[in-house]
Order: sequence, then C-alpha cells, then structure tokens
Amino acid sequence: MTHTTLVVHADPDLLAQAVAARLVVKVIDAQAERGQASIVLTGGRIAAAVYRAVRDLPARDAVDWSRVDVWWGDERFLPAGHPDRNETQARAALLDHLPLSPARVHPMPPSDGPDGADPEAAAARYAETLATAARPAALPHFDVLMLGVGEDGHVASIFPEHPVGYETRAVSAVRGSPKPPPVRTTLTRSTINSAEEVWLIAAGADKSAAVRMALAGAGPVQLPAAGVHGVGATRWLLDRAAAAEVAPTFRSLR
Ligand SMILES: O=C(O)[C@H](O)[C@@H](O)[C@H](O)[C@H](O)COP(=O)(O)O
Repeated sequence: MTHTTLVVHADPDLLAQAVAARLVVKVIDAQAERGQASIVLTGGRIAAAVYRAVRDLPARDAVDWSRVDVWWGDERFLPAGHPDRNETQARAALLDHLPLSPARVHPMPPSDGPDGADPEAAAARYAETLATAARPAALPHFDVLMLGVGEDGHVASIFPEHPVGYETRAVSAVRGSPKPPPVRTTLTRSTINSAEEVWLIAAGADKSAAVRMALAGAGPVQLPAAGVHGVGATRWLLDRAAAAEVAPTFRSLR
C-alpha cells in the first residue's frame, strides 16, 4: 500500500531547495542500501529550479554520482541539443556539473537520432533501453521519479483525455500535446507507477485546482496527476500557492 505524504513550502525557491535536499538524501540512502541509485527526471520550470538547487547544494558531494542512473520521464521530441529538450535543460542546470558515468545517463532519443523523425520508433527504442538495463526484470528499479504538474493536471507528457492515458506499453509517443511542442515521448502510467517513490512537485496558484482535484481522487485519464503513485511512497511537494485549495484533511497527511 503506497504511503502518501504532502509537504507545503513557503514559496517556489524554498520548495526547490527542499526537494533538492530530499533528492540528495534519497540518493545517498539508496546507494547505502543498494550500492547504486536511479532517478527519473522531468521537464518544466520547477524541475529546472530543483536541478539548479541540487547543483548548488554542498551536500551533493556526499553522493557517488558515478553510480547514479539518470532516466527521463518524458521528452519533447526535438533535435539533439535543442534548448527546449528536457535533456538539454537538465544537462545545463545540473548534469554537466556532476561526475556522472556517461553510460548511466539515458536520455530519450531526439528527433534527429537513428530513428529519424519517428516518435513511435523513438519510444520503442527507449522501451528497449529500459528493458536492457533492467534484465532480468522488466523495468529498472527507479528510486525516485520526479514529476511536474500542469495546470490541466498533466504529468510527464500524459495529458488529460489523451489516448496516451490508455497506453499499456512502457513508453509512448505523444502527438497533439496541448503544451508545446506537440510531439513528445513519455513513460506511461504503469511505468511511472513502478517507481519506488513518485514525487509530484508543483508551484504557483495556477496549479491549485489540479492539485485539489488530483488529491480528491479524479480519474486518471481525466486528470493524469491523480493516477500516479510510487510503490513505496507518493509525495506531493508543493508551495503554498499550489496547495491553496487542498482540503484540510489532506494537509494532515504531513
Ligand atoms: O516536458 C514537460 O513540459 C514536462 O515534463 C511537463 O510534464 C512539466 O513537468 C509540467 O508541465 C510542469 O511544468 P512547470 O513546472 O513548468 O509548470
């Protein structure tokens, strides 16, 4: 039974700093237990703020970054190095500043990769990368999978009422994304829900309605943020504005 927690921080800066500290501790703990750690990154503004906060956190040096696997929960399907790719943003904000093992960094394929501009082939290739790394398991062990939350309640590139909400393969192409760019690749709900911990990170008043509805138990296709949870823990990490509409009973989850 997954354990759900909710923590509210005063503002987006403190939220990003607290999530960064939490991430570093989680990676240290995973390495102490398993000798390695695996994290799943996402895109968006709050994620970028978290990455910068990890970069600037002195305790990041307590991690053996050469034994951390880095995966992505979703990607904008654009050429390698494009400034709007989640990979490009994560590398600039954090990854380029860490002594990672290049072979343990697993970006989703770009639109100018070996599959050309075929997002279905790119999604299938990423599914194969996951399966190869996981063997003999079906999926790698993800210690932490981070998600931003859209105003409409999307997470990763799983948008409300979009066919990707029904997808059962591990990784899916997404066409017609309401958030630009229109073509993306994403882990699907069942893959996300295989993670040990899923963290939903949101800042700002424009997220408050989606957060309220997700915690009130909306349907997963209608509101994707309502359908994701970690095997061990699901953590809602919010700033005060994003938490403004959360019912008092949920606040006691803290
Ligand atoms: O590629 C993306 O755009 C995302 O992965 C997306 O799911 C993002 O995390 C949310 O839209 C929240 O983004 P913000 O933090 O910028 O609101």
